[in-house]
Amino acid sequence: KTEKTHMEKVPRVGVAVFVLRGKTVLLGIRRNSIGDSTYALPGGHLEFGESFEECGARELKEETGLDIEKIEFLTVTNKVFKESPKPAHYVTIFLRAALSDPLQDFQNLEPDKCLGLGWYDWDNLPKPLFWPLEEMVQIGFNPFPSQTD
Ligand SMILES: CC(C)CCOP(=O)(O)OP(=O)(O)O
Ligand SMILES: [Mg+2]
Ligand SMILES: [Mg+2]
Ligand SMILES: [Mg+2]
Repeated sequence: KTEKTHMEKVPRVGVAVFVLRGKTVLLGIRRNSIGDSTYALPGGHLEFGESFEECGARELKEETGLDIEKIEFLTVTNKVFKESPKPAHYVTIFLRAALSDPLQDFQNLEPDKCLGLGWYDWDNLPKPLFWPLEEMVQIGFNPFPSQTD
């Protein structure tokens, strides 16, 4: 009886961070990983024992050097993305972060994973967007604080 060995496919948890400046949002062009050459929010995989907020702050610091003073939960999605080279199942936590210094500039600290960062008008986003962000845009998600926030 031949043992059927197969890669165990498990859902993974990603944390994506909205950093807003006026009506613009910070996006980077992903490279060499899932979603290659697409525009994505900074963020990454939840590591063992981390809170959502700790992960968001860590990934933002690692990838952009930005320091944040406040980070809050916005929403979560759970989706199997079939279109990626191999199907990926991600629970994605979306957070919103306020910069300690609103004028602090980002640095692209992981040029091997990100072609470049930039501020993009939410009402005129570049394409193609990384699939978790694309899905949020398609359902009309609004990441900006409402007056009551
Ligand atoms: C796919 C995504 C929702 C979660 C993983 O993000 P990522 O590839 O940016 O991960 P890292 O920043 O941790 O390398
Ligand atoms: Mg990262
Ligand atoms: Mg990342
Ligand atoms: Mg990571």
